[in-house]
Amino acid sequence: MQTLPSFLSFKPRDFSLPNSSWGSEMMRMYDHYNSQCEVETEGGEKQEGKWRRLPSYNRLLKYATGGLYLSKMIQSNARLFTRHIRDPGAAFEYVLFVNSEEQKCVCIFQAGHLLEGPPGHVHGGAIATMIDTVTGTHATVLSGPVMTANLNINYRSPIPLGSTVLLESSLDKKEGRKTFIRCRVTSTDGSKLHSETSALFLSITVSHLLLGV
Ligand SMILES: CCCCCCCC/C=C\CCCCCCCC(=O)SCCNC(=O)CCNC(=O)[C@H](O)C(C)(C)COP(=O)(O)OP(=O)(O)OC[C@H]1O[C@@H](n2cnc3c(N)ncnc32)[C@H](O)[C@@H]1OP(=O)(O)O
Repeated sequence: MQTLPSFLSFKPRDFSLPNSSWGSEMMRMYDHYNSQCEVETEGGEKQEGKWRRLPSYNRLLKYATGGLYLSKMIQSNARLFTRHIRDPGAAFEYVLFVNSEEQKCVCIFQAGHLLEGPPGHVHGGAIATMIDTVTGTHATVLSGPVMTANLNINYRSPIPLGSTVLLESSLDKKEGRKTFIRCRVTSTDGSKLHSETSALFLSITVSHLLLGV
């Protein structure tokens, strides 16, 4: 059997899988949701569970069939903002799970030391980045290609640097091209509210991305 040249057989790294920087809380939450992605029936057969883990690459194009090669051709040095730091654990460590039946999405987020804002705590812009990422990904799953039109964030309590938090996103409503999403950021046991967000996404065509129209 002929083997493919190495540039064709390259597999992109999936950043949503555990790495050595993930702390015990991050791992515990990951295992909690990951174990619900596949369940065993009474007859011992495996079947899809209610949650689905979303893979995460450092370029959005890699989601698309053949996108790996496109991503090498179009602005080849461009990288997804949240996935461009190579040092594991230094910035954004996160994984998203989607529950299509309940139209919900959860993200487990461990905030690294490069995300400092107020001393010892996470920068508000880094929190907004994660909220945009989670609600934007959720809106994409629900409605196809979208862009953020409005993010309205209320910051309720600071997030300690290095901690693991939960982002929970839910569909509020869909009206034509508009997808309205809500998102709460809490401690992993849900006892502490860090922020509440309402977001609006507008469906776009590919030409909007390529030509800005
Ligand atoms: C099956 C698994 C698949 C998994 C796939 C996962 C993929 C995920 C992968 C990797 C994760 C990455 C995730 C990152 C996500 C990040 C997303 C971003 O950050 S996007 C960048 C920031 N956003 C911009 O730069 C937009 C800039 N703005 C625009 O381009 C336009 O303004 C746009 C497209 C938002 C709207 O422009 P128009 O010309 O298309 O639409 P008009 O006519 O202005 O508005 C349409 C309707 O919407 C209302 N509208 C527009 N903007 C509004 C606003 N800000 N607030 C309220 N209403 C607004 C208007 O009033 C109008 O409403 P009436 O139809 O009259 O009812």
